[in-house]
Amino acid sequence: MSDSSPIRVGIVGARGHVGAELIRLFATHPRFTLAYVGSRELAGQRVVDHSDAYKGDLRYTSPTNAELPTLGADAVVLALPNGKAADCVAAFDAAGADPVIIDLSADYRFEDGWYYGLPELTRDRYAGQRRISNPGCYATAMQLAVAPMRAHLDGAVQCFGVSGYSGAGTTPSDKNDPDKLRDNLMPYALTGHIHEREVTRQLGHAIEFMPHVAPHFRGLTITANLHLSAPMTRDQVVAIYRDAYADEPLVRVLDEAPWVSRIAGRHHVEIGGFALSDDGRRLVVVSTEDNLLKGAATQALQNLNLAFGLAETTGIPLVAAS
Ligand SMILES: NC(=O)C1=CN([C@@H]2O[C@H](COP(=O)(O)OP(=O)(O)OC[C@H]3O[C@@H](n4cnc5c(N)ncnc54)[C@H](OP(=O)(O)O)[C@@H]3O)[C@@H](O)[C@H]2O)C=CC1
Ligand SMILES: CC(=O)N[C@@H](CCC(=O)OP(=O)(O)O)C(=O)O
Repeated sequence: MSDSSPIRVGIVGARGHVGAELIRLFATHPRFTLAYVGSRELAGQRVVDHSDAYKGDLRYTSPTNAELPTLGADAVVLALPNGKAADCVAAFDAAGADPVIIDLSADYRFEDGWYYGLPELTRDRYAGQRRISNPGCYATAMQLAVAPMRAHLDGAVQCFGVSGYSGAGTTPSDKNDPDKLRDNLMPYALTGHIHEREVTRQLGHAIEFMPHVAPHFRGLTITANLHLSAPMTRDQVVAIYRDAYADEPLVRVLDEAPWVSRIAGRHHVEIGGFALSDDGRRLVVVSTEDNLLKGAATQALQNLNLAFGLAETTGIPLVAAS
């Protein structure tokens, strides 16, 4: 493949909130080009009628799993609900096809054979794997908020999470019903959320996670409560975060606590606040991200860029820090 040849990508689950963001990113990417976009509900319809970013002639199709390997994509992004990826993966295995597969769901995040792609924390472990599991949206914000302090923790970290309702996907439920969310904050899965296990496993440190969903559409906030093994000053803490993320274009360390209203539509994570108790033994850190972007589609693109030897932020529109 020459340096400028197109890399063909297929999206399975392209009608969803994440699928729509993936189409937008691939539409303007210098190397990736859409080979197919799969949706049962939109099959036959033109992508241009659903995406203001896409300019070509492609229409949504609804291939069976068995047909997927015959469509000839170099990479396949699975943006399906949880529990649906395995049948697609099995179809590629059965056909002896080995495209790069990125799964956005929770299905392979605990599989040792798959690379867990949270680039800022795991890219050193990338060694050409062709099966990549994309982290959960809350799990991304929690890990980036806690990881720099891993060596200084004493006991479990508590994370209070609030997500916009796009996090709950398009299948109707209380968690994406604007009427039930109006003037409301809806707690759910207060113990044992899958992202609690995901972060605990990845950080090798206990995390206690309490998620909520709110009336806004996109963007999530994590407020993390960290007990420290020895007293620290705020300056020490801020220096640790600034040092950890100094070379990371998709992580911005702020002095103040970030607001979710400022992160919607942006591709990076913001981390700030850094409030210390009077005894210097308890630290509260706040992180925000757009759940559909750094929490899903943008991170998938970072992982795809890495897998194809491109600069990790290729095709990711970064806005300068204000
Ligand atoms: N939303 C978010 O903030 C985040 C989501 N994720 C994960 O990304 C994945 C996609 O999320 P999201 O876009 O929000 O989900 P949506 O519910 O918005 O979209 C799901 C997609 O899958 C297709 N689909 C639904 N049911 C089935 C089925 N039974 N078989 C085959 N296709 C099906 C739908 O298209 P059609 O019915 O037309 O075929 C649609 O394109 C999920 O696994 C989610 O957990 C990860 C991080 C953040
Ligand atoms: C508000 C809301 O419902 N959010 C989803 C998380 C979205 C996400 O990252 O989901 P996966 O781990 O399934 O990929 C949830 O809590 O299940």
